[in-house]
Amino acid sequence: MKKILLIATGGTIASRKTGTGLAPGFSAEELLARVPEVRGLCRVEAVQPLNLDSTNISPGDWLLIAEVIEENYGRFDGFVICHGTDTLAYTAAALSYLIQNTGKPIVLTGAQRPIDREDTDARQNLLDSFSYACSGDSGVCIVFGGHVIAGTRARKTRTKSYNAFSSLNFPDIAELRDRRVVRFIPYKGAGEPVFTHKLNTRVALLKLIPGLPPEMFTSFGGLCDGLIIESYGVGGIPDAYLSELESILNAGKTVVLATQVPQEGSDLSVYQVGHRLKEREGLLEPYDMTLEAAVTKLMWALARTREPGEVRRLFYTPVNYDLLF
Ligand SMILES: NC(=O)C[C@H](N)C(=O)O
Repeated sequence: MKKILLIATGGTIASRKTGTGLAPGFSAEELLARVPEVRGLCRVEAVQPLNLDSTNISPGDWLLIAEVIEENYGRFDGFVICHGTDTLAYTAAALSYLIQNTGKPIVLTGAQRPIDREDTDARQNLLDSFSYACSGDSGVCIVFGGHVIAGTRARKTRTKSYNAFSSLNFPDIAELRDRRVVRFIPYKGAGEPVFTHKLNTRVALLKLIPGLPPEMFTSFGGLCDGLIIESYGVGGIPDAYLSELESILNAGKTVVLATQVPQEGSDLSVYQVGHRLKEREGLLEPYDMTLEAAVTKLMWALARTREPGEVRRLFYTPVNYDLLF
């Protein structure tokens, strides 16, 4: 039997009703007690490094989860992480960069309703996650609502429904049908895992709106080492911010010119508003990467280097299916 480690971090799945709304309350052992079928699938141990609503999860917590996996990597065949859904896509993307080349499944899951509710999706998601974790090699992924989504491709697209997550610009890796895994994307294989222990958190995401005052653009850019701009369509910068953008780049910061459109990604070469920036040192575009992946990949890359050529190389090296362009 495979040996799987359950890492509980909080979220709705582990929440109880309080007088002031839902808050994490169930322990990892209490979660497992509500899905006794798991013990028929694998040998399982549980740890609980955190117990947070995922609104409160931060990059330090991603590093902590990665550390728990690194410490236990040799002793287990796979990992199931219970996590709130609100920032689950960020955690899955971050873990994809922090733990690369893993052949052991690192599965993130959660629920839209607490595990003690009769109408909960938590039990099904947990059972699916353990079934997937026992089914063979895999990288970091999300198992939710029967879908298996690459850790770099997920977006929470529904706030209430059980099928809360979508895979953006990439097919689901697999599906679970009656706990049977139907794989669509064969796993590429892996060697020795590579763990990273640092992230540069001076990364920010600025969503453009028509008429945003240029000084807001400048002050935002001035505060970070890496600025991701959610622009429009296939990407471009309004004329009104060109000199502000130059100052930000001249200060040695990395700028990623992304798009607010969720599907199909950026292509700066199409319009003059983007083309004029395409070859500018320090300026990158995410192509078909998700914003969650672009944010966490930039944190990972800028923690390793600030040299523009090397940041570019790291950012454009595909990891866990994040980039196809
Ligand atoms: N469904 C959920 O898990 C939402 C919750 N607020 C969380 O992200 O922790």
